[in-house]
Amino acid sequence: MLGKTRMALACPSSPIAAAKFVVVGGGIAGVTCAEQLAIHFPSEDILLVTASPVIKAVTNFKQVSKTLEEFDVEEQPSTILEKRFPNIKVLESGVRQLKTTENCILTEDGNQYKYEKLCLCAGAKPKLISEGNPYVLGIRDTDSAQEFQKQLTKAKRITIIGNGGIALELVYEIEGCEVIWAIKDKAIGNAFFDAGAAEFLTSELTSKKSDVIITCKRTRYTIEESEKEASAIASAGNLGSALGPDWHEGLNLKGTKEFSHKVHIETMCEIKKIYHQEEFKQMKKTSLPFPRDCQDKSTDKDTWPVYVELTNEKIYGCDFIVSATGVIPNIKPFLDGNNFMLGEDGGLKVDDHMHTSLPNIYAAGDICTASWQPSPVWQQMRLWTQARQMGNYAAKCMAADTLGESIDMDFSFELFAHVTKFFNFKVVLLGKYNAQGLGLDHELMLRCTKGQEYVKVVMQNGRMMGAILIGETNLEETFENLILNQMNLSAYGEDLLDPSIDIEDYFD
Ligand SMILES: Cc1cc2nc3c(=O)[nH]c(=O)nc-3n(C[C@H](O)[C@H](O)[C@H](O)COP(=O)(O)OP(=O)(O)OC[C@H]3O[C@@H](n4cnc5c(N)ncnc54)[C@H](O)[C@@H]3O)c2cc1C
Ligand SMILES: NC(=O)C1=CN([C@@H]2O[C@H](COP(=O)(O)OP(=O)(O)OC[C@H]3O[C@@H](n4cnc5c(N)ncnc54)[C@H](O)[C@@H]3O)[C@@H](O)[C@H]2O)C=CC1
Repeated sequence: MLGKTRMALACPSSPIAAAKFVVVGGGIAGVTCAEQLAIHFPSEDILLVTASPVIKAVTNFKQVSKTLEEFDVEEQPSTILEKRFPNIKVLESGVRQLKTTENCILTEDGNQYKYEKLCLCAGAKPKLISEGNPYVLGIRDTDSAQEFQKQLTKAKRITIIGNGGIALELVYEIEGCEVIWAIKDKAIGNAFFDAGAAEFLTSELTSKKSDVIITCKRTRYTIEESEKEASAIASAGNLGSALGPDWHEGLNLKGTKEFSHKVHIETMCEIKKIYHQEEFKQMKKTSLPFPRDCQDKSTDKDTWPVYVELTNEKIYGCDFIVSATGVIPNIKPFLDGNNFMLGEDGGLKVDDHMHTSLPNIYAAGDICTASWQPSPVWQQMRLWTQARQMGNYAAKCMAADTLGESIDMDFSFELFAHVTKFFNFKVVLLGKYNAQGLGLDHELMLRCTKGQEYVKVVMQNGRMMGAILIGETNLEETFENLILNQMNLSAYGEDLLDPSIDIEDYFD
């Protein structure tokens, strides 16, 4: 319960507490927003309401270049946040209703809290191909990751559906278990790169996993031993915070067998039907074994708990299915009676001040859909870095609105910049790295050394619009500057990617 009650407005039933600022969600967006508000308004109570008992804290934040950032992420008990910011009160309870007409939220524990300004940061949920099917798992928080690991230890074969971040990480990390990977596209990793980069990385799947751990500029995820237990109890029915970089490092992703990778990719197909074992037996259909080669037409002799029929008519049996098919913003608890404007992806639309369509309500992170006119080289992706940037900027906007000040768009929205790691390669994505929205009016320049690096730049009218850098290229800062300053590079032609030219010196 809050220590102070500042507002005299009446809500229908008691008990009612109030805070000038209320933030919903203990993920990166919510925690960053609450921290910023606490700094701006040290004498005000900031109420952080979250469904999970642990919160996500950004630590060791470092701005490595103008837009690329590096930080660690720690799951911490909420008391640590309250100790660091005595004016933040964390309430562990889910919000079950938002009454915008009365400026108050109702929580699962039956209390009501009034706000002057509210920021919704309740994240997103996995968009599963089949809801309520016990053989279809999604991965979002610590609980779901642990459930996945538990199932994997008993598995001989699994099917992964989806072609984005989670699928890419899983197919590389899983050992001792056959993986049938079904993707809608021609090439792997469509959410992050093009067919060329996919080909570069696919060869890594077939080669033995390297034991060498490369250091790279990317965020690191840690979870304290003591907190692992807390988070395991955490989300009995409740949604925990999304996992992030290196989430699989503490988990032993090993099946029942003694081999490294065994991944078979089925391209350009989706799931047509899922059959449970009994149903499948009655259908008198046959399934395929794990393909030894593409000519393999034999029939699987094994019996499986579940079978997937793909749209290319192939049927495979497996122990379970991972649906890594994206996320849907977690807006449901806030919709009843409220006419929010929603984006096509189902998020709460926010303007260039992170303000939703309803008065005094802001949103940040995975829950929101950026609906401002973006910089030509920025796009929203539901990522850890953007959750932090949005949470931070939302707090500044809330502060500016409260004080009647104006505020410029944060610089982090000038250029899309993401550093991550796939198949043990450092991957940097800048701007319109996949020529998103540029139509046919663009050129690509490539440089590739198999097993070492893949560099692609996207050019439009002589200007650099985006880049994909895989491996230790050391080009990110120079390319970041070239995209930001939109210098006309026509005169340099292919020299831009000439490995014998020190490009950094060139543009100094
Ligand atoms: C497996 C996995 C790997 C990932 N890897 C990366 C990566 O390598 N790099 C990267 O940049 N991003 C990665 N992401 C994405 C990244 O984790 C998310 O984009 C980011 O964490 C979103 O932060 P958020 O604060 O918006 O939401 P969340 O972290 O989902 O936090 C939402 C919070 O709201 C709370 N909540 C939900 N409903 C309610 C309610 N009704 N009332 C109160 N509280 C509520 C939850 O308990 C939680 O605390 C990954 C995601 C997953 C699932
Ligand atoms: N290293 C990183 O940066 C990582 C980021 N993430 C983030 O976590 C979130 C969740 O990850 P993902 O679930 O992998 O989402 P994603 O958005 O990265 O990818 C979803 C994939 O599923 C496919 N898909 C959607 N519906 C489908 C269907 N019905 N059948 C078959 N395929 C379908 C899409 O084409 C896409 O390839 C995303 O926001 C992602 O960006 C996740 C892991 C790693």
